[in-house]
Amino acid sequence: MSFSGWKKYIEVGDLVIVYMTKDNMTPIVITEDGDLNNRFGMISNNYKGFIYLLHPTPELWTLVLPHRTQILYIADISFITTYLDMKPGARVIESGTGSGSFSHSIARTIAPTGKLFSFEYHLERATLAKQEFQDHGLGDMIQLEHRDVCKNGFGLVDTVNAVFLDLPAPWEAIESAKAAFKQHRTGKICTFSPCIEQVARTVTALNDHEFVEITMYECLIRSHGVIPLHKIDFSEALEEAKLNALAGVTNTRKRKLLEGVEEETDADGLSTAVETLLVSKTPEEARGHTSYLTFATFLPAIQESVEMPLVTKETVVEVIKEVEATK
Ligand SMILES: C[S@@+](CC[C@H](N)C(=O)[O-])C[C@H]1O[C@@H](n2cnc3c(N)ncnc32)[C@H](O)[C@@H]1O
Repeated sequence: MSFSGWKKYIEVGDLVIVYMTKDNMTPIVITEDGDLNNRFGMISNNYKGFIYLLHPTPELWTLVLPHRTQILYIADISFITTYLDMKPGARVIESGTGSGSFSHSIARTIAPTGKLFSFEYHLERATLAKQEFQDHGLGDMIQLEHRDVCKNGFGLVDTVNAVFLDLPAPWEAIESAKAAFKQHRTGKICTFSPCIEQVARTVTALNDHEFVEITMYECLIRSHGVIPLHKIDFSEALEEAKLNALAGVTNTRKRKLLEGVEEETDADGLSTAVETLLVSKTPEEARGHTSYLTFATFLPAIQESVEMPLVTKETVVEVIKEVEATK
């Protein structure tokens, strides 16, 4: 079972994601006689409770992978993938590889004919990531190089459609990124930096290298809970508020309780006497800042205009005469 394809049955050697709860998942490789223990003891076929064995996907891998660095999560991953115009067949650069969280998603997006050139200057991380890509069936699609891209560039010319930089000093890699783009096509670049000072230096470098449409975004997650509300019009609400005030309570349910009025409710405990309306509520504040995403577009250089012969009415008449004469 690998990231590059689907199969129906789990076999020995397959990577599966063991799902116990939403917050408790773990990756395992199936062996002939392996055991799986969790906090309830050994998992066996004793019919007491159950777990799911899930096919690995980039989304699940991001949630369970061994962290060797900070990683990209799905909100940023999906945003960057879309804004970099990644699609099947695209050729993409990413650096650094880190824990390979984003790499797995990129590989799926550009499959089956695309190529990801991934660069990592930390030898151990590069070695582990390379092995992981191989084990996950992505070895052919991801070309990982152990290289300092800020010092030595990417070593690629006229090759890629998109570049993603998750580096402490992305501005040092902009010049080499520019050369790596397919020179006759429009390309997209994105840098991922936690500090606004890094953004400022990157923007300067992008400007200096004639990138256009430089735009910065920040991805914040806010969960929306859907809750049912009683639908009442304004005059009714006013009347209810007056009655509640007279009874010295703040809500109608309490007043009806005091008055001994039995309220008919549905399965959700809502009054069936009034219409309900589904509304969205944001119980939490937006989750904290991860990084700023700076995007820019690479434009191909304008081609030198080719000298075209001037076509006049006289030359057209001449050509017609020549064609007539050859008949
Ligand atoms: C935050 S991690 C990348 C995480 C990755 N995007 C993911 O989703 O798993 C940044 C990585 O960049 C690498 N790095 C930093 N400077 C580099 C450079 N000049 N050349 C190549 N890799 C570099 C670091 O070793 C680190 O592994």
